[in-house]
Amino acid sequence: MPSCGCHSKMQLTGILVNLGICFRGKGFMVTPQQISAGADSVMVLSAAKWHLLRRSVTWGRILLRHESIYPPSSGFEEEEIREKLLAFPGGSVDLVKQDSGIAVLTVNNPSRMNAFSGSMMVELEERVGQLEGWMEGKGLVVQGAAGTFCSGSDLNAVRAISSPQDGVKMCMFMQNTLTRLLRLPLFSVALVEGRALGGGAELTTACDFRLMSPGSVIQFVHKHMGLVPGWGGATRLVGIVGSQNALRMLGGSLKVDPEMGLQTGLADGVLEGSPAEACAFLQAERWLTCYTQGPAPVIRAIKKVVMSGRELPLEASLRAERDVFGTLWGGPANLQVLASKTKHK
Ligand SMILES: CCCC(=O)SCCNC(=O)CCNC(=O)[C@H](O)C(C)(C)COP(=O)(O)OP(=O)(O)OC[C@H]1O[C@@H](n2cnc3c(N)ncnc32)[C@H](O)[C@@H]1OP(=O)(O)O
Repeated sequence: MPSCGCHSKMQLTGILVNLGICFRGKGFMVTPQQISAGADSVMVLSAAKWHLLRRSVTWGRILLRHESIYPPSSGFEEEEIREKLLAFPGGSVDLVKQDSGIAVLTVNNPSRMNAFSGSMMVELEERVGQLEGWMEGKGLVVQGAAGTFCSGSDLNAVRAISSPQDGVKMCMFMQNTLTRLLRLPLFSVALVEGRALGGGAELTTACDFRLMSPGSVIQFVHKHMGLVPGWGGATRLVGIVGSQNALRMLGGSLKVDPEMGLQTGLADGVLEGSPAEACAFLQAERWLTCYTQGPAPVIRAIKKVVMSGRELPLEASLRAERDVFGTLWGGPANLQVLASKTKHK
């Protein structure tokens, strides 16, 4: 999906498109490109759909408040930082959407151990936008190219963007992108082979799950760089492993191997033996399939209600859960099961 340069419009559109609704209204407009990105979900609104829309907008509004971490009114000029980042090219972030409903996002800059150049940060944001408009999606594997995950920011770009103001803008850009990545209505897993360092470690926390291959390491090296995480990684890490473990991992710049990953809850699984890349990927994909089997609307709804529970205050989360529930009750998947004699043995 091309960037329209206005975060809040695009994100609201993303939410509505995710919910299967496209419309024009005061204050926001769906562009033809965005409509074509979600073309299969464009529909003429019947009375029932308007009812659904009203409920969905309530849910969307709640999430929207959280989704745009730094709205334009906060002084964050996304276009300005995008321009600056594009001045540091190299590598790519590649996306393959598979028919299975599982997409693969590859951080691809092997000559620099998959470090994020400026243009890769911009590409990551664009890929997340494409995933937001993918209605068939159920799962996502995030991996690094050539057998290692990601060594964080490209140090050449870091040196060049050394003013605190520009550093903070880059950090806001990445926080927005990684928050949107984590909020995708897909079950996501970081496949960690080799090293996930600095911003690479932060990227792993923007997935729902982390799978580590034997010999791999997740390390928040920020302290050694005279930094703290800035891409939202500290905030998410506390949620994943708790503040005690986060203090240890950040304060000691611990090399978290698969064993420690499992002990602390940072890793959700360890892959078996063979270091062959294809094999690790297949293992991760198989692991994810346990959660992505079933109709896309149901899988996506599960992620949405968990996301609401994680991010919203109790009453708002309960309302969000009700709204998402309403999109499934009496729907095709529900009716199909009710028509058969179901036993959960
Ligand atoms: C808020 C975000 C904070 C951040 O992410 S700050 C960045 C944190 N990351 C780092 O400091 C990683 C620094 N790199 C390393 O420690 C090591 O290169 C690493 C990843 C352990 C790999 O070590 P080795 O296996 O010995 O390989 P190597 O050092 O020869 O690296 C191969 C080539 O990759 C390059 N590289 C690795 N990490 C990079 C980075 N982050 N930015 C730019 N270039 C990077 C490295 O310079 C080397 O290039 P060359 O072959 O010398 O041209």
